[in-house]
Amino acid sequence: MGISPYYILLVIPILSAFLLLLLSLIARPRPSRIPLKGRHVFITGGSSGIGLAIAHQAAAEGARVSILARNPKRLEEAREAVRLATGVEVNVFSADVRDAKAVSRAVEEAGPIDVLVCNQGVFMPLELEKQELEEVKFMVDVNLMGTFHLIKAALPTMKRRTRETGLPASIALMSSQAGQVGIYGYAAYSASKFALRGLSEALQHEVIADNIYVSLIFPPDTETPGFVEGEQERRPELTNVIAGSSKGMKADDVAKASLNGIKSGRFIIPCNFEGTMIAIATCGLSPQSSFITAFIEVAGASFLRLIALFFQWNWFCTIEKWQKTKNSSKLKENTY
Ligand SMILES: NC(=O)C1=CN([C@@H]2O[C@H](COP(=O)(O)OP(=O)(O)OC[C@H]3O[C@@H](n4cnc5c(N)ncnc54)[C@H](OP(=O)(O)O)[C@@H]3O)[C@@H](O)[C@H]2O)C=CC1
Ligand SMILES: CCCCCCCCCCCCCCCC(=O)[C@@H](N)CO
Repeated sequence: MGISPYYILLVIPILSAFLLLLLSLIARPRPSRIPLKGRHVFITGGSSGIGLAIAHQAAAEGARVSILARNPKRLEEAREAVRLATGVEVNVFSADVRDAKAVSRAVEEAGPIDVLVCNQGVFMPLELEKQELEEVKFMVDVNLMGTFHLIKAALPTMKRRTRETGLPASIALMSSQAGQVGIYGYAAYSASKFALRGLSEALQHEVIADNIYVSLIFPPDTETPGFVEGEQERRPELTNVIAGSSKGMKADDVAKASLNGIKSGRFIIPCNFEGTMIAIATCGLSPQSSFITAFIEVAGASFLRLIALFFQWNWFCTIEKWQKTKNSSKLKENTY
């Protein structure tokens, strides 16, 4: 007497149900809701692009908003723009995140923070061999050290505030898809953004007992002043081609995905479809509060590894072709 082969069809749903149940018990940190209304949201790089879009949306949701950047004129323009759109008066702070003292002065003046968004960032794509060490250091100083300065300055009062209010708080760091996968032209930038992941994972362990949730945001190419006016022209052609594997976004949409993720206390926040795929392929040992996403990671990781290998195959072929045409044009130059 054999078992009917139809029983096999039951095995998959039963195992899935067990796995879902198990993951719902073990997923950590536990899911949370982080309200924005009436709370203090402090956004660095809030005078332009993604940061400004986050400032607009946080203000529209009834938050008290502070923004920090270097250029006072752009800060004033941002304040005016948010006032016109939402009626909310944003507090502005002019400081360079590389200056730890200036950062802690601004944070102190701004008052206790509920949601800290470390979004400031600089990007100067170039092959490492051609890139001056000054530029490498500049990116690491602004993107990584600046973030350390901000967290160190804000954390003590953030902790006190969560104790007093009983409400969860958030520290969100703006990484990039170039902080999940290293690609041509981004050696220094990627290093500065990958580093934020180590920082966030360790920090989440350290602050969970204080009811603080850490979020790490991974946008693709985004239409912002920094990208359109600064980066696009100087980017090596190969960087353009490879980064084109992930569809570009508008700053408003990145801001919306970021705030939604922050409000649900998500650790990893992807922004577009490709971003969601990359997040599953690179989930590693990161915290995961959503048991459904954890389920998708467990079920999808090996398949996405395969897809990722196809992407790498395609990128290496593109690089190889590119080098060949470059070499043959050099050869021609030499013969004539
Ligand atoms: N645009 C894109 O394609 C993507 C961007 N990102 C990341 O998103 C973040 C925002 O990028 P985006 O909106 O494009 O950038 P923008 O260049 O448009 O804006 C950058 C903001 O950061 C501020 N800033 C830069 N350097 C410093 C500093 N040393 N101290 C204080 N503030 C500083 C700028 O103001 P000021 O110059 O006046 O100081 C400005 O407000 C960055 O971290 C970037 O790496 C991630 C993925 C894609
Ligand atoms: C498993 C499936 C994989 C799917 C696709 C992988 C695509 C990777 C593309 C990487 C794009 C990097 C953009 C950097 C944006 C940025 O930070 C700059 N604009 C500077 O601001």
